[in-house]
Amino acid sequence: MSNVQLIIKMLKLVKPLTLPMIGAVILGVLGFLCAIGIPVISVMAVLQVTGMHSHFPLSSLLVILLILAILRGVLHYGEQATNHYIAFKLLAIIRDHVYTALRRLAPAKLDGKDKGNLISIITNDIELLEVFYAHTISPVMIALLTSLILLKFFAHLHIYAMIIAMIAYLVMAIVIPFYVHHQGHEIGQKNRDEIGNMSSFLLESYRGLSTLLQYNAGSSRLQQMMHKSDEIEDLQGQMKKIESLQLVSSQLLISISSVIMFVVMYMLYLQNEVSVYRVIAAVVLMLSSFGPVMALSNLANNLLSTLSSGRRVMAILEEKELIPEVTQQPEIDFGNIQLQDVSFAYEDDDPILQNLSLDFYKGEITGIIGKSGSGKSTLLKLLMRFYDPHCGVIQINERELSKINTSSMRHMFAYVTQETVLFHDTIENNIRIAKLDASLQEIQEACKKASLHDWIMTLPEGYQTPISELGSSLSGGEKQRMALARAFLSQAECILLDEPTSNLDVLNEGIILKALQNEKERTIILVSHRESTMKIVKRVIHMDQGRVS
Ligand SMILES: Nc1ncnc2c1ncn2[C@@H]1O[C@H](COP(=O)(O)OP(=O)(O)OP(=O)(O)O)[C@@H](O)[C@H]1O
Repeated sequence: MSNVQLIIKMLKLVKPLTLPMIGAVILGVLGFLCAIGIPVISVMAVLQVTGMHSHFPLSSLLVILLILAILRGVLHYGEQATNHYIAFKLLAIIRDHVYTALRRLAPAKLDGKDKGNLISIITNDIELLEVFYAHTISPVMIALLTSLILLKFFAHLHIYAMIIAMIAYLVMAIVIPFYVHHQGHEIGQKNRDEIGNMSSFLLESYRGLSTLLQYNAGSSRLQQMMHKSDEIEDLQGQMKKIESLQLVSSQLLISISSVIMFVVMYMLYLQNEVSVYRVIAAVVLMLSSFGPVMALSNLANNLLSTLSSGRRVMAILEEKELIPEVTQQPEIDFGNIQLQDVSFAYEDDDPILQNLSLDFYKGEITGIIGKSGSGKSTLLKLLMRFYDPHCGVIQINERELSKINTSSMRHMFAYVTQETVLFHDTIENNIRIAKLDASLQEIQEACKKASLHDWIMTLPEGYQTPISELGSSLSGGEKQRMALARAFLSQAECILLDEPTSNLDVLNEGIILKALQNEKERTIILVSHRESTMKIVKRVIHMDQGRVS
């Protein structure tokens, strides 16, 4: 995506806030005109005192000066307040868009994604867009309008004055920023990427703290972190150098153009083409009128990081989901599941499932066994429609999965994966996720089936016991039983269980298997390596290298 395309896309987001944006621009233009008017009127007052210029009485000039000063403050405040109102409203809108996009992309497109980088986009990058919305759009408009008005003034003084001012403004507003952008574009992008990588690295280090300590790998990890930090420092140093270069060239431009303005106007004065008043007015106006275009020029530095952030945010917003949401299809009842000649591979990898044809019957418990990596979990993900098969079809009750409404599918299945995700909340609320309107009694029933209730009752706060982030305060077996309690509580007609008893002792496993056997109304598909778990299944499917053996 080119920068121009990116800016157009970012501008489109402002549409709902067009009116406040116009207000901010008007306030900004008037504010700058007041600011430029102050030195011009001051010089007129000085000329008045020295008797060189006597168009207006001194007292009137002083009153105008006072009014301009007050107005300048009020208008600047109004512009800033409006711009920030727009920016923060927009950030809320963009966050909403990003969360919607992430929901749309999950789980398939987020599976292999760098989580630290995603967090960096949601937090830092969106925050940085404030610069674009509060300090970029209206300054550009303000600079354009104010410069046009000023050029009209210069033209009134002399056409040459206008030409000099116009060239100076163009250099300040276009040539310098363009040069800065050209120099710093790649560095800005690299800086943002490196910061994203650093977030991932920190997150990963934090999660793997015990492993790092156990293998005494802390110091080498620290070395890597220092190395990354040095790289970021180096990039930021380069960005600062470019920023300084821009500052120096802007100041130089103001001085040189003012000198040129003086020389040209003085020569015109010598030829009796302009009065001394016009010479002074042109130079003062030239010196004091760079504010708006300079604000524009300064943007170039921030714009580098802002556009890099904008690009990363837009990439998420525009990423196409792997499985589009299905809506507005006629509803169907759950029934037998049928796979016909199904083949599947993750991206361009080797095929994981090959020409798989099999049936899962409604109300039956089917077991799947096979070597590690033979594609058992992948088959469950295909049944959940996290991915679509590359060839063949999967049907429920003779309807293709791709023609079943996504929300109905989510209600049909409960999927207990090998990893249980728990939230920073109470035990009760963590289980309630499976059925939001469940009564406490229903939750307790589910926990009894998952052999969890007795353990919960031993805790001082019982079902109200808080669980720390990611369930780190629970054992592997306790987490696994929490996941099973969710599945029991859910009203799903089909439960997919991926190694549901791998962390359980014989006693707990026995209680859970019995509870599963009693779920007569439900279809259960059970993946396990354990012989004991397979005792309850009616039919076993053996998988070997993506095929039924
Ligand atoms: N998101 C993914 N992207 C790419 N490859 C993947 C992904 N998930 C799994 N795989 C690969 O697909 C193959 C099958 O994995 P799968 O998890 O389905 O096997 P499994 O039979 O369930 O194994 P296990 O018994 O160890 O859980 C493995 O080689 C695995 O590395």
